[in-house]
Amino acid sequence: MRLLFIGCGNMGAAIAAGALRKRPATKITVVDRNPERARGLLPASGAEFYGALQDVTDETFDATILAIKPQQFHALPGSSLPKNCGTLISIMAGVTLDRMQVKLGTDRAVRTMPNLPALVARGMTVGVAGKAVSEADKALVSDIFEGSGRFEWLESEDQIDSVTAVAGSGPGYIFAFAHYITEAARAEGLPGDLADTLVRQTLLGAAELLHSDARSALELKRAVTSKAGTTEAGLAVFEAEVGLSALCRRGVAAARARAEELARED
Ligand SMILES: NC(=O)C1=CN([C@@H]2O[C@H](COP(=O)(O)OP(=O)(O)OC[C@H]3O[C@@H](n4cnc5c(N)ncnc54)[C@H](OP(=O)(O)O)[C@@H]3O)[C@@H](O)[C@H]2O)C=CC1
Ligand SMILES: O=C(O)[C@@H]1CCC=N1
Repeated sequence: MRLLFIGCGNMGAAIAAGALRKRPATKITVVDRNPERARGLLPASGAEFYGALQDVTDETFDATILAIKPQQFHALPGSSLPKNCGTLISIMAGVTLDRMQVKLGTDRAVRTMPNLPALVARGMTVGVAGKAVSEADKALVSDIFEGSGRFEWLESEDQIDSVTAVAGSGPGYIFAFAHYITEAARAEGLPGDLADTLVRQTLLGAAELLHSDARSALELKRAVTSKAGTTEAGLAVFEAEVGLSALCRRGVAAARARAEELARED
């Protein structure tokens, strides 16, 4: 498989590494404004790095992955893509299939939303296919993203902004939570290194349980929470009026609204 990455920062590099994991014979071509940074993020022997699209000599790819920021999409010259760029795959938040069609002139496009744990092959990606995407194209897209974690197709593009708000941005919420709990541990007087280890290992263990245990998150929460015990006392604060539940709803809704706004920005 031959893949062209336009933009190879945090996410582009993680997805390219995943594609290589799934199909080791994949030929990766990268165009990034900063090819040296891209090379550092994707130390794959055999990958080619360029600073501009016009320097790429190959004209035929099975897929082209747009891994630039949504705001950088406006400046991308639509006519600059190689002649046979294959299936277009966007990972950009808030850029609709319609906008890609208008700018790049093709319905052979897939809009996806991955997340940062793709870096450690624990990503969650969803995709929605444009009108001209074949079953073979879809199989290739699944393969690319399965190399960096799980992949699911969405029935409707309407859902992708909500998916972005939950799974695309989700790791950011978890990292913020980890940071604040670490600060709280330090405020209790625990040494910094120990606070850091306690939080990382607790999140890892909880994530592993969520992953491997058949119980729901709510059931697992109940398993930790002894009647009149310490967890109950802590949760009483987190879940107080306008607590964690309402904050989660408001945070996810704000992220979804921002994705909708990005879709309107031109
Ligand atoms: N980070 C995340 O957790 C997630 C991000 N996404 C989406 O992924 C996309 C990329 O994000 P991320 O990887 O974090 O961003 P990065 O900034 O790390 O990577 C983007 C790269 O593309 C380069 N670039 C910009 N314009 C061009 C161009 N015209 N030609 C070639 N290279 C270009 C940038 O160079 P320069 O820095 O010089 O501008 C940069 O190196 C975004 O659209 C985002 O919405 C989706 C899910 C999760
Ligand atoms: O914050 C963002 O806009 C991107 C999309 C999802 C995660 N990062």
